[in-house]
Amino acid sequence: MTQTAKLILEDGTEIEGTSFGAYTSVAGEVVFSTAMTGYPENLTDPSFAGQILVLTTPMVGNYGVPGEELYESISKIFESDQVHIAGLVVTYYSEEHSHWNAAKSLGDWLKEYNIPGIFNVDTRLLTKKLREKGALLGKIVAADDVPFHDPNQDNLVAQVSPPGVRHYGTGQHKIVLVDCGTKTNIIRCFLERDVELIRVPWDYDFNTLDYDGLFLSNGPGDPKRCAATIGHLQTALQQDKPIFGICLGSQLMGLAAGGDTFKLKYGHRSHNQPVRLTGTPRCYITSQNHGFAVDPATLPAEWTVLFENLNDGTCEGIKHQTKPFFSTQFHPEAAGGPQDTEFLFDDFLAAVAQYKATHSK
Ligand SMILES: NC(=O)CC[C@H](N)C(=O)O
Repeated sequence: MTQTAKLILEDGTEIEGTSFGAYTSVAGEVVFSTAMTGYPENLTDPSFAGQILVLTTPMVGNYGVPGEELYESISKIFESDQVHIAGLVVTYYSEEHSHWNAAKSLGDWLKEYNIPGIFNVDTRLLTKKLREKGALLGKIVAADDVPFHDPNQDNLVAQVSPPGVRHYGTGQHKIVLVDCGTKTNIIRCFLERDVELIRVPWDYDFNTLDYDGLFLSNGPGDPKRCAATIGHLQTALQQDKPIFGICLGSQLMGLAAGGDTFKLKYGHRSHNQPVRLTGTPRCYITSQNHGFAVDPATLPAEWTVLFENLNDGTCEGIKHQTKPFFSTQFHPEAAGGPQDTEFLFDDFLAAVAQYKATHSK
């Protein structure tokens, strides 16, 4: 049986569509992604918490959703252990699916997590509106109405960061991963590289641990809500051990360094964002999912821009001038998207090896 649902935006726009997934109402921030594939990865990326995701690619669901497989006690397939988006908006939803590893339909998967989807919505027209007006608050309304809610007012990182300290791998470099909502491919990228990983919650004081390198993960919401992480990071920045941050992690490094972050008009969410490595003409095509960015004009003199977005000129990563601290606003771990910048994990571990060689205990 098909049921109608409505997408309602804070500017008064109302679009009627067809419900799929859970028949329930939800409010969030409406953002769009132009990625053409990768919904199993995107929907489980904790950075999407609180967001109603609009996909511009016209047909969604036709390759289904894979079954779960574990590797070192983490998912081999998904970017976390649950769907994190608040809701999904697509043009054409295909309940029928065909793929060698499909185990269920996208609609059934959303139902498992009680997340609503809506289709028969012109998502390209909707995206034009979001590009003009900026990301808007919105809601998917099934039977009952719900009030608008701005998820960026919440501490979403505290909601998605798992409690407890976990250890993975037996490699020679001891890396602390501060989990603000990490994508599992970051863990996989480290475990492929001779690392012992200590995964700690977002507010854990990692300065009490013995480690060789520090990593700050991606995560949802406004980075300024992560005061505890920023405080701990400020202590780490006084030392010389290598630090690498991705996306939210990059924003936290900018804030801890004394810089500022701001909200982009509608963010960058896609698999083909061009970034230029500072000081070179070299462009990399990157996977991105962020709504905030570091304002480079506010960074102290010892920090510089490492990558710049070639679409809008915004900061795509920062670097300390003398210490081994660097970050990317984009996702070198991909999942989904191009893997062209995965070498940055090697660069970080080379910095760790060099630090250890020059600071032998
Ligand atoms: N993927 C991320 O880490 C996103 C960071 C932050 N929540 C933003 O939207 O900018």
